[in-house]
Amino acid sequence: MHIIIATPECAPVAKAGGLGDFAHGLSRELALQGHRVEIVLPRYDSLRLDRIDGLRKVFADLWVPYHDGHVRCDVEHGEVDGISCYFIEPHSEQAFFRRGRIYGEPDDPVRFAFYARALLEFLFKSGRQPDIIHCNDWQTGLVPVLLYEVYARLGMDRTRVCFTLHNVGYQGWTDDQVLRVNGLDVERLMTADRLRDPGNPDAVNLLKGGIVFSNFVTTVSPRYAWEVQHTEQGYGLQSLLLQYDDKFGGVLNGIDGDMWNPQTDPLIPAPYGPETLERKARNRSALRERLRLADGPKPVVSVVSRLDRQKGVELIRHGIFYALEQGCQFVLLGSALEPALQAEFAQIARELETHPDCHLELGYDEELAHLIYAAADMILIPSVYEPCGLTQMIAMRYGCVPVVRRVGGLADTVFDANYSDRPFAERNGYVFDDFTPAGLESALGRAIGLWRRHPEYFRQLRLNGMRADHSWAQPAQHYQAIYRHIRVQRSDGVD
Ligand SMILES: Nc1ncnc2c1ncn2[C@@H]1O[C@H](COP(=O)(O)OP(=O)(O)O[C@H]2O[C@H](CO)[C@@H](O)[C@H](O)[C@H]2O)[C@@H](O)[C@H]1O
Repeated sequence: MHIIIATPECAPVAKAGGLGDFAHGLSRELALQGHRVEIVLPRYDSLRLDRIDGLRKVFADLWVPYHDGHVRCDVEHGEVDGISCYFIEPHSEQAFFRRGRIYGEPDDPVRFAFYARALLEFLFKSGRQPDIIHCNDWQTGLVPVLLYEVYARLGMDRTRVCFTLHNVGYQGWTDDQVLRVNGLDVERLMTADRLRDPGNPDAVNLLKGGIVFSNFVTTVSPRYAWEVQHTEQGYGLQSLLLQYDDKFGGVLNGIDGDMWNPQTDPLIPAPYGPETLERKARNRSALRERLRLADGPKPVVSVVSRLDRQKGVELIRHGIFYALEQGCQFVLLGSALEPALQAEFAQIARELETHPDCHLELGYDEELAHLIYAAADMILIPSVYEPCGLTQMIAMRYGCVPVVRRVGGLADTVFDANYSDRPFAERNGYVFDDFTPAGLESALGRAIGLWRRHPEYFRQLRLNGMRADHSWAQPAQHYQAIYRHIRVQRSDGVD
């Protein structure tokens, strides 16, 4: 099959969080399983050019219809870990993708709506008629709308769209001007059954457009699929998602086994595996040295996260002080978009600056993230909601035990050491329910207690996590089944 991945992120060249890992991991696995896969991204000025092979301009003067005229774009091509990637660069006054960062600009909906339009114009003008466009999150919400409303009539009528929701908390709300400037019929589309936001009749909801116009919609874990249909985690889209139940389902994400492999990871000083777990201690020493933490027999509790309300920042804050009180070390690597959260954590970092057992690193740092997974004994993930969550899966691969709140994909992947009904070999962490300090302490306290009093049992939990299969092989099969289900059959029978 010919599959286009439409995504605002792809690790490691343009990554703000888990969506970057998803696009990279799924694309690589689909290509390995024999498909023609192409990723199309905006050409951000913040792209990590050092991770792209053979970058060159392949399409000059792509004139993309916009407002009453056109925006001239260039398209570059390069390979990222062997995956074929196209990067679209508009030359316009707004400098849509020359902002020094991927997200967080006041005109984000306008920037990404243009990306959707430019992507389709590129496919059309370059003569591509893929079997599937796999879209991701609100940034690509206009892709299926434009395909159906504009490009199908121009002949792109055999392409089908699979749309994955990575976070229903962000829906791309904006005004109807965004439809007009991208050549769409406002009267026709601003209706309750199409793109009008259910909560605000004046707003366009780009994510809703993606859901309504796609042939199939997935989200990134079965538990989150249920939550967005039946709880306030649907952020106003519950009834829409129930209405489209027959084209909706959850597919648990994988993680890339090459990028996240403690046995071969070039970013950690002492690679190790289940048979050489004792070498983890060398990574712990390296982390302590790098962050100027004291040496000694204390467990390292960690957080690697975007600092966002979704991630349970109040409980992360509580976790820092609780872990220190319990005689642990605490390391946080956190990136915040919201200025208030950035300021709040910067303040805590200042308070604890000279503490020998604590370090808060604010910002995004790929290499430090790898070292933390390799060094830490526990990772804390007290999310308010979590569509899938990759950090618990990565941590487990590195023998770091997750302590998580039982929501979304965390509930589907972490099984409590004491209370799970699974066989012992499948228990791999600690789980709590209540979004309260007491809830968090009930799980983190048990984890610390086990580390201290029953190290052999704690080691077994680490091994259980390391041996679990979280590869992309199965999820990619699942997506292929969805693609086959929605695609237009070819008369020559070639898959
Ligand atoms: N400060 C920092 N520095 C370096 N690396 C950092 C970092 N903060 C986070 N990361 C890395 O970014 C990734 C984050 O994964 P998450 O599952 O937490 O994704 P996120 O919530 O962004 O994405 C959404 O999409 C993903 C993919 O579908 C879902 O798993 C998730 O639930 C949903 O919220 C991990 O690879 C982590 O190591």
